Amino acid sequence: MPRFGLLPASRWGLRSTPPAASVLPAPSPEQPAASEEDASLRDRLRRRRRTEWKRKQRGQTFLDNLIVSIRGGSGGDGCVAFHREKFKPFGPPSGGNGGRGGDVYIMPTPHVTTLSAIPKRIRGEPGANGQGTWQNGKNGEPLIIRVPLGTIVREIARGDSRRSKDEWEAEEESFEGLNTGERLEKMRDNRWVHYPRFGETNITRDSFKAAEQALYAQERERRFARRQRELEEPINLDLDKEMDTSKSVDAPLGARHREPRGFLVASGGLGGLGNPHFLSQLNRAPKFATRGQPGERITLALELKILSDVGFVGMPNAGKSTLLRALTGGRAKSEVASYAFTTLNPVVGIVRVASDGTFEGGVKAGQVHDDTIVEEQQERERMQSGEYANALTRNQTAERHESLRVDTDRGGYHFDLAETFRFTIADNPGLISDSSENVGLGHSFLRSMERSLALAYIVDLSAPAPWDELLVLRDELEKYQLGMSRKARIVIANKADLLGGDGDAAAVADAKAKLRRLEEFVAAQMLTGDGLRLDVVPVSAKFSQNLTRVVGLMRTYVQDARDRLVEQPPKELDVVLPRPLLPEPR
Ligand SMILES: Nc1nc2c(ncn2[C@@H]2O[C@H](COP(=O)(O)OP(=O)(O)OP(=O)(O)O)[C@@H](O)[C@H]2O)c(=O)[nH]1
Ligand SMILES: [Mg+2]
Repeated sequence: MPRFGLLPASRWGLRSTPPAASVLPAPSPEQPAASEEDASLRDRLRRRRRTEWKRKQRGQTFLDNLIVSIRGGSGGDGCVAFHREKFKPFGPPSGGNGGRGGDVYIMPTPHVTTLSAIPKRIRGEPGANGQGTWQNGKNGEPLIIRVPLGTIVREIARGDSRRSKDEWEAEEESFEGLNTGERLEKMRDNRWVHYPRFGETNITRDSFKAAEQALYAQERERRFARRQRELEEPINLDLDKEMDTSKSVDAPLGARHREPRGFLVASGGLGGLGNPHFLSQLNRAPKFATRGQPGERITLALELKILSDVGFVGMPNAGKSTLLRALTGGRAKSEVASYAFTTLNPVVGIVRVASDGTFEGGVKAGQVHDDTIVEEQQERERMQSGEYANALTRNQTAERHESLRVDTDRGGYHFDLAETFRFTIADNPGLISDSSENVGLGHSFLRSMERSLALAYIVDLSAPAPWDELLVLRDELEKYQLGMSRKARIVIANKADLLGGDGDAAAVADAKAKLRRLEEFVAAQMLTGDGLRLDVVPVSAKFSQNLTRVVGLMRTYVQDARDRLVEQPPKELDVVLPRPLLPEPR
């Protein structure tokens, strides 16, 4: 009899009958289970579920925010030992000191682009314990947390529920429910190492009591200094620039070159002192040593401001992701599908421009950027039909066809030579009306656009009234941050290929009239920060039409903005200074 026989099967999550209306057709033994269509349907449903989940998070879980709790390494314990040697019956105390715990640093680097690889809890390496014959323990190695350029690091203040406990609070918590005597005993255990069987007698001796008093006094001082530092100069770093790794030109000849470690965020605990430290005229054989101190504990909020030059703003399904893929020659992998909220996180891509205005990927004739699911399907079919089996390698192609050796339609390698300018563009999730009230995916992702040099509106020209979209987008930008819409420089009217019907004169005239109406609307209602008109460019992202013009315009915006930045550098948000080490106990 099954163990759960007495309970209804549903109690155990089992169903005696299949659910009445299942979304997917149940595979029957006669039918082959996973046909191609089933697989694609399942794939589609999986994607949709993921979107729904993200939507329900109400914009709270973009991967540009992270809270990490960091501990410096704890110090190693001091050692209690006495020197032993033949014919020397009472050797001197010889316990080594413990090693210092490893410090934790934070360093901006261009080699990382997201915060996804950073663990939520970070521990510095502990120092090793001291040993007999005056052997000191090894110091813990420093730990460097590498974060992308454009990360803002803030210390979470006391009283915030997201902050984890500091070392003293954690100790206090472990004493819960103990009376005063037990507390004192536990505190001593955490701080002292005794020679075997001398624990009881040590604590009655005056020399130990004096040492204990001194230790607590040091600890109070350290704790005070730490709280003061938290109040007066909380960690607040704006890591925009890569760290300078070169040696100063003024460095004296032969000076050691130290690898930069970044900014100190949590220092490791000091190592414990060995018993020779407590040697005095009154106590010739100290039988105690101190344990290592715990490392500093700190909670940091990391926030990534993606530093893209141009940010896309548009309604869901306007074709932002398709445009990103088209402008980067398919290198930026942003998902494209025909339902709203396909893109859940901002995605950044690089546009590489040659001297003649062409851009990498744009010169590939006949390339279609379709829905990613369709492209995957086509790829799978090509693979299964064996089309790739006899494909020539790049070198073979170049050898056989002399003319292909300097081809311009192959991205990457050749563009390394041709490229004269590059800028980054960011694809964003869709904005809809009332995003500011957290409808849809909310608008919190716009934080990563705060610093972009220009914004581009993407609208769907095939929609009945694309001009209405523009007003909504502008309002949402303003609701996010007053004056943000002044950064917009261009209106990209996408999906122009859908207009014009079969090319008959009337349909083409209609399409032209619609475009003209959009242009008139933009001229009348939308101005840039400098009081200029926004450019309006009809394009087809899917078929890469008219994109060279878009790239040319974007290039001028970026260049203008960069020149302006050089003329008037922005005010530094925060003073970025490495934090000094905590004072050493005397
Ligand atoms: N005909 C045509 N279809 C396009 C064009 N650009 C995009 N599409 C289609 O429009 C649909 C939506 O495209 P996406 O790029 O996913 O749109 P999006 O703005 O990124 O949408 P979200 O990520 O949901 O905000 C897809 O089915 C695309 O194939 C275009 O220029 N012409
Ligand atoms: Mg998208």
